[in-house]
Amino acid sequence: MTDDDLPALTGPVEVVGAGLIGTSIALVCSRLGIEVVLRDTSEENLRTAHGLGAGRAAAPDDRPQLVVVAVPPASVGDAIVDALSRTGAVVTDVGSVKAAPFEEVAGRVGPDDLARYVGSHPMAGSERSGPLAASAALFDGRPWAVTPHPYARPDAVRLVEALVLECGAAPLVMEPAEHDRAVARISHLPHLAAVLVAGRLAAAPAEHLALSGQGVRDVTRVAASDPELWQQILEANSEAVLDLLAEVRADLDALMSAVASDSGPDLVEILTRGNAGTAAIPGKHGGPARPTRSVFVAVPDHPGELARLFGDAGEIGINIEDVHIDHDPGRPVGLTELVVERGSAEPLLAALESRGWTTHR
Ligand SMILES: NC(=O)C1=CN([C@@H]2O[C@H](COP(=O)(O)OP(=O)(O)OC[C@H]3O[C@@H](n4cnc5c(N)ncnc54)[C@H](O)[C@@H]3O)[C@@H](O)[C@H]2O)C=CC1
Ligand SMILES: O=C(O)C(=O)Cc1ccc(O)cc1
Repeated sequence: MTDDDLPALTGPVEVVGAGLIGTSIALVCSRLGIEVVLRDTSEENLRTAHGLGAGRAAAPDDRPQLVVVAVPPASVGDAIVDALSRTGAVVTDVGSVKAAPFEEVAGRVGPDDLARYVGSHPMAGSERSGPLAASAALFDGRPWAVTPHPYARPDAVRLVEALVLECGAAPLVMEPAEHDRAVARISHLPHLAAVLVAGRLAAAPAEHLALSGQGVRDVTRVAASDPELWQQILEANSEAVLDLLAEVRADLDALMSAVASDSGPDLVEILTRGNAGTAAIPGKHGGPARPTRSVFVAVPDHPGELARLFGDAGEIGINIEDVHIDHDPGRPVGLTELVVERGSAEPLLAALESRGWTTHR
């Protein structure tokens, strides 16, 4: 299908739940000139989202073209049913699990209303919650699952795809149950692994934690997320998550045996499977993963220094794929990791050094 076949998203768009995801979608639509109306049980979040330019509070006589339900998972079913009965709009939700809300809605509304509902799920977010964490750039280049059920109206599916494209994301159409098995593996299990590792840090001695580098931060970032949100996500997808946890339990037993018996080949096999897993993750924009290398540069902790580094990389003609900054606890310097295509690393290092930057090889 080409973009030309998609119905135009003309609005108004109603966003129910003006938190991280809802406000981010509202910001995108508002900036495109689409009228956005907001609903939230929290007056404060509504005010904050309005203050950020995300839209105005909904009024009883609003007639939205599309309702986006972005409330916590346990409230998603109720909010979809409410939106279908209040409006004649196409209704989507952005909840992290898709089969349970569909089944709930299918059991509570008639066929004409059900046909207007199409679930979806942006694979973008953050460990932070609430409208202040929102960004119109959140979905740029990210996958966004669209999960039509067999009774969904094709024009409703296309309108949800149009929203995804307007948000700068890539729509991936899949069945709700397949989606739930996929996110158990690529989102819910990684989240739990991060939580288990981070849980070992909470009571660790300060002198151990002082050695923390980028590795432990990479592995544990998402463990800072809202526990209530994740309790609801995991409960809604418990079957698929439990299947994977059982596999991981067996892996953990094998790992412990390999470590305990000093069995080098067994340990190498387990570690090599990890290499294969990271290589299997698609690259940016869904393409194949391209080999990258990290270039480390010491950046003085002064205003404008990062901009100067990025400017120099741009002048050298090298695209930065990713960036991390680690702060030197003893000095006013940030160790900046620039992730670039593998072949660009040496030319970048040489050119930065010739411009006076201190690099770490
Ligand atoms: N946090 C993330 O990174 C991602 C979250 N999601 C899904 O998006 C949904 C929203 O998550 P976040 O934006 O992170 O949460 P959030 O906590 O930032 O926002 C939720 C908002 O919904 C409001 N709310 C709660 N119950 C409501 C109700 N019954 N009616 C109206 N408003 C209500 C809250 O006051 C809050 O403003 C969840 O279903 C989550 O599974 C999807 C992708 C990523
Ligand atoms: O912060 C991150 O990297 C995330 O992966 C956030 C996230 C949380 C929940 C989702 O359903 C989807 C994405």
